[in-house]
Amino acid sequence: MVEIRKPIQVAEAVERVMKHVHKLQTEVLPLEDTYGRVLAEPIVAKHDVPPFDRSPYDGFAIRAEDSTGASGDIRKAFRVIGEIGAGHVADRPIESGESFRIMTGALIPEQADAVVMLEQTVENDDGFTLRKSFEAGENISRQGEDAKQGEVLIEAGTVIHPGTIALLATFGYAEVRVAKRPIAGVLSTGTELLDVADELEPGKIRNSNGPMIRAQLKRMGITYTSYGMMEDDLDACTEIVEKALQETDLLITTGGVSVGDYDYLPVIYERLGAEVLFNKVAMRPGSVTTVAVLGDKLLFGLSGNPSACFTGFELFARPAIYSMMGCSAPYMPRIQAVLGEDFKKANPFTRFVRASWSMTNEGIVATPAGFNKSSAVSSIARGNCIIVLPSGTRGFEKGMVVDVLLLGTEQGVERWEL
Ligand SMILES: Nc1nc2c(c(=O)[nH]1)N[C@H]1C(S)=C(S)[C@@H](COP(=O)(O)OP(=O)(O)OC[C@H]3O[C@@H](n4cnc5c(N)ncnc54)[C@H](O)[C@@H]3O)O[C@H]1N2
Ligand code: MOO
Ligand SMILES: [Mg+2]
Repeated sequence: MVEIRKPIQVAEAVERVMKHVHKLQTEVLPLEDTYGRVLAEPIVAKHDVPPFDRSPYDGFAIRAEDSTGASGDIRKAFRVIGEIGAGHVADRPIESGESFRIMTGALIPEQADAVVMLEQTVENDDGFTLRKSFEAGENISRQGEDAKQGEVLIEAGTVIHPGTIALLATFGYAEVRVAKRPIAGVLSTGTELLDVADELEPGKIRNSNGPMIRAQLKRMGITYTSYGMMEDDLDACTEIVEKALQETDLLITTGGVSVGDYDYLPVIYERLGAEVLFNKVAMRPGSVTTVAVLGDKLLFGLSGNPSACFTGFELFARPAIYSMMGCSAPYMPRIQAVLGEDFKKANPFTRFVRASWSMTNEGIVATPAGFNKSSAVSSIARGNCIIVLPSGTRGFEKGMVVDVLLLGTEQGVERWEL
């Protein structure tokens, strides 16, 4: 008799996975190698930024009071006593009526308290004249205006992106403590599977899930070991899953999780003594997505159907992997958008529609990316986001406001309400 599975809600499934996440150790890496890693220490301002008052323009550093009363008719004259390029410092303070020619980024000389842009001056033999007066502090980038010494600027648990790298470099973090990255195992199951380079044969298809999952991992900067493709052979598959579990921190398999005669993953979990967290989720595609746990390792049994497989990875594996690295915002960012076309399919389960978003005069519009069955591969290719359509509705109409999960960004959110 076939097993009747009881679906659980998506939020509950996500929660069960996240509860079983084991945090990885941390390690110290050279700054250049930290892109995409998760900070294991906060970034604390080690000094003010900028570290000194500096010029935001190429121009002249003056005492503002010397410009008082300047106008088109009464031009004020300044004598230039030297030049300060960025990286150099003035050899003496300025005095009344004096100025330094100063370049963007250079330290403001003592006694100067304003900068005049080159364009605002008329130059003459020993200096320049001005036609407007300046306030004290005008055109000065103040020490500490960007960051104050001791401020916590970025919390631990943040994914490092190019901007984070700039900040780390600013404070001289030549080495950074980050979370270790997990090594993921990837295994595609299915006797019907051919390799990418193979010619089609009757009844067979090429393995698209393996390369797709590996790319989804790559997009997150996660390294993996590929266990290739396995025919639906219970003993051989059990053996390779066992081996993979010894060599990796988590395992992602594709296919074989439903109730078919050759869907062996449920039996493999049983043989290994893994605890199945769920094997039916009230979602489409991906209702058969199964997650099991053995010791401190998560086993993601993603569906063989490509759209279900893709969605299962983004909904469950992505946040779990980020969370293993201590990331505090592990979930895909969620925005709201206007639905670009009718989506009339009835919705007994929450539906995750591969879609593409764009900015229009009506705001952000998300449009389903074509053929949207669980088995679809073309819509994954066309999509850049996932529309979330809640269950229990008759269908959605163009123009309605819908929730959209954004793909392909290292940015995330702390929680989801799905
Ligand atoms: N009697 C029932 N049948 C099915 C149910 C059910 O509840 N009762 N669920 C259906 C749903 S929903 C889905 S989704 C699929 C899930 O199947 P599996 O996860 O067991 O995956 P497979 O049977 O191995 O394959 C399904 C489908 O996907 C193709 N596939 C598999 N691997 C790959 C790959 N690496 N690259 C590309 N395509 C792949 C495979 O050829 C099948 O067409 O079960 C339904 N059945
Ligand atoms: O799991 Mo299936 O993908 O619901 O369609
Ligand atoms: Mg199956």
